[in-house]
Amino acid sequence: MPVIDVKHLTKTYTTYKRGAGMGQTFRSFFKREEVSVQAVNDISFAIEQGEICGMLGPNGAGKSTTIKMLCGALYPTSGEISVLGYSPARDRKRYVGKIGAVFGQKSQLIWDIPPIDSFNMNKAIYGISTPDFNHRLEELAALLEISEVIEKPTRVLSLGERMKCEFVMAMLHQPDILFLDEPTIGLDVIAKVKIREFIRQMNKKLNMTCILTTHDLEDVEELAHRVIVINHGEKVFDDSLQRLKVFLGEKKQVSFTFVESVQNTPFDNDYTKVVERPSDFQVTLEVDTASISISEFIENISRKHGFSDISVKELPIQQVVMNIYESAQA
Ligand SMILES: Nc1ncnc2c1ncn2[C@@H]1O[C@H](COP(=O)(O)OP(=O)(O)OP(=O)(O)O)[C@@H](O)[C@H]1O
Repeated sequence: MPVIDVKHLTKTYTTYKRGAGMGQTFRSFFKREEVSVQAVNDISFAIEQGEICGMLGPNGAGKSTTIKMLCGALYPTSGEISVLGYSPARDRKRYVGKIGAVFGQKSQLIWDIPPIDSFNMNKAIYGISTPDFNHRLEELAALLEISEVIEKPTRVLSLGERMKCEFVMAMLHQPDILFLDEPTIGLDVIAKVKIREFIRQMNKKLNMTCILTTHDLEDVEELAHRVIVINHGEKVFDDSLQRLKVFLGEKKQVSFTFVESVQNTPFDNDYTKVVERPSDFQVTLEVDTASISISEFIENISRKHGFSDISVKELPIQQVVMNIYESAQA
């Protein structure tokens, strides 16, 4: 039986247009124009215990709205959600002890006090026994390498340190399900690697189910067994990571900053396409890695042009969504 079962989930937000300027704002006090936003439109899926499911989609696709409904923070407009047999928004009091959540854009730690005090607050809220609390805290802090950090005020922590503490906060009561909304946003490569490793370990050790929304395809590649892609509130893909890779294609985007102007240099050929030229010295190229390895490609370029900076990225998620649409129409 799935631990998460979502059927025909829909969320429509209703807001009111205020208009621009004093006049329209004043008028809006008397006559408000209603605006509806269909954020989630008839989404269904089921997730088994122990799965890590990545949820991808461009900005405004409806990922956070879906996660908020799964956490019980928002009531759906229609449709059904069952998580561990609970209806998240209706059974919120009994349900919250079963789940943990980490939101990359919203802290659960109290800003002016050290994380250890916030952890103790969760100890009281969730009724965690002192031996369990001490043992879990020691283990989690050691895994994330933050034992030194948890006694400093939260406001002085680096983003990476704070995010690691957010994970401890979410894990101390050992939830069955962990909801992660962009947990690696803004983090450097080292912190991302550490946090991904932590999620993998928790998933393995506790058979914990995870739902993860992200813009970072690397998060999904490193963690997810299964991927759901949402666009304009609708589910456009729900399959394994292997199947998603077909749509990712064997392509990468490589951006160079050259030491001399390449304004008139043509880079297009059978396996390279110019994506953009932000300046005379900079160019972003799409490289078909089925035809040439990235290292060979970089070597070829460096033989002709000196460069001072380079970055290699996956295709942006918008491109992946486009590839999914194109294949559906083919
Ligand atoms: N409280 C709200 N009131 C009105 N509209 C909202 C509200 N929250 C979200 N929306 C709208 O719903 C749509 C989906 O937003 P949501 O935050 O779920 O997308 P997302 O996929 O998480 O986007 P992002 O990747 O940019 O965080 C957007 O059009 C957004 O403007």
